[in-house]
Amino acid sequence: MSDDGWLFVGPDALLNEYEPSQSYTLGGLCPVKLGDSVGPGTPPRYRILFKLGFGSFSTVWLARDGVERRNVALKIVEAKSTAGSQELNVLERLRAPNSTAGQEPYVIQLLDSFEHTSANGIHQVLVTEPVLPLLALDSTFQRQVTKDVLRQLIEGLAYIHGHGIAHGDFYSANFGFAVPEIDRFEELEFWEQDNPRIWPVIPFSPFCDPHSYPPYLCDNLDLSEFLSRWAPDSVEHPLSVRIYDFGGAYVVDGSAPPRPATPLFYLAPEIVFPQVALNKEDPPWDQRSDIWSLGVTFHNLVTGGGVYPNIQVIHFDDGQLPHYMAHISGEIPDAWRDYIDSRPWPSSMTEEFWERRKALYAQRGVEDPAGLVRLMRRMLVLDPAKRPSAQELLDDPYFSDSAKNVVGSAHPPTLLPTDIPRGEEALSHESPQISSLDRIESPTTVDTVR
Ligand SMILES: Nc1ncnc2c1ncn2[C@@H]1O[C@H](COP(=O)(O)OP(=O)(O)OP(=O)(O)O)[C@@H](O)[C@H]1O
Repeated sequence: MSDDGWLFVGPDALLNEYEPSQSYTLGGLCPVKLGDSVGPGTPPRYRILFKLGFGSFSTVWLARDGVERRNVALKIVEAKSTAGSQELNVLERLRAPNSTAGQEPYVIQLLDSFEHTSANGIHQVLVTEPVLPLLALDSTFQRQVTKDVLRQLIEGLAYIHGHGIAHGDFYSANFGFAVPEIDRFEELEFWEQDNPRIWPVIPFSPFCDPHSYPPYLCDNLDLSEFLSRWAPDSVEHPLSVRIYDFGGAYVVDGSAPPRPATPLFYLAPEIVFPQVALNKEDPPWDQRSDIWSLGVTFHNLVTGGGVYPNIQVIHFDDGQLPHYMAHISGEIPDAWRDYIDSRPWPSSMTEEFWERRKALYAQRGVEDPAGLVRLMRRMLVLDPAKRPSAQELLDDPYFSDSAKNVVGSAHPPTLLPTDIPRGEEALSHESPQISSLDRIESPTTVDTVR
């Protein structure tokens, strides 16, 4: 059982596996039930079938579009984040007219949007295609994480940047794959094939508005499991990447960027250094910061761990991160020198570090480990002005034969990122505090080659 102070949820529901029930309050999440219809028209166009997930600002639902007769994802944003959200504006800019197979932008596509009023306020609803989140991959899908998938991620990022947008939360939890097979299932077939698990919500306090919270919370539909079971052929075609969650993105037009949403270990040095060394809360960042995050993410995708060496995550001191960054990039800018020298740091050689990384990639069965190391080192450069653009990265020799698997066929799928943070860990969306570190990487996922 769980007690959020105001509301009782349970029994047996596990904390962190569903959205916090105290978020169902004025200004908070939109209370919905399975089977509710929302959207324009009479009856309203979208009927809610299952929960797909939740984030810091929203719940996401699988819904049946009664007009187009297809299945869609509805991201229902909490009321207090609706007015200031740039996500709709960003997704509208990223709409690709008539994309066809082979010319896909690898970015989730907005199908519709509307506002929905609940007892908690006005909620923005973003209608997109449903995707299979990368972190939900089961071993069947994991086999297909290829060099081509890494290239698609860069292509997607080049598309985003080419539209004047910086993503700001570019890491494994925000990548998925297209699942066109989901449209094969009619509403009743979903219900017949998987039973949603629900947990009753009961108010403790007489001050709770009974219209503010739903009668129950739901488990997420495990799309990976569902498709492996009911549409096993969906693993037979090559995966097509979809980058999503543009809640932290902004149009780079000279206006002040929002506070970056990226978890600390994926944040770029131009954000981390001012924050930890100069106490500047909101340093500027842009597309080039996404390139650093991409470099860190590549390591995470092929190993499941974090790029920084020997980090004791539990007791990690944020102030030490510039040292790690200087270590892996092999440079200490003049502006950093006093700060780096002011703290003890058991430095070791950058070249040695990358040799060990190369050995780790080879151990994990990565194809062309030296090529991957060269590619990552181009991204993990401290000075953002010296980082290549996503477009330039596409010409890297690593991708000259991008149809091949990153992970060689001699190695079974268990060598793929089985220990990428999942569930609530992966959803952590806090400002970069030590608490978010704890959730992003368990100590066991860090550096396994010394
Ligand atoms: N189109 C989609 N198809 C399937 N699942 C989705 C889709 N969009 C989001 N999800 C699921 O819902 C979760 C929350 O979505 P999203 O990350 O966009 O929300 P958020 O409120 O901006 O949260 P945060 O920024 O904290 O991650 C995702 O981690 C994913 O599991």
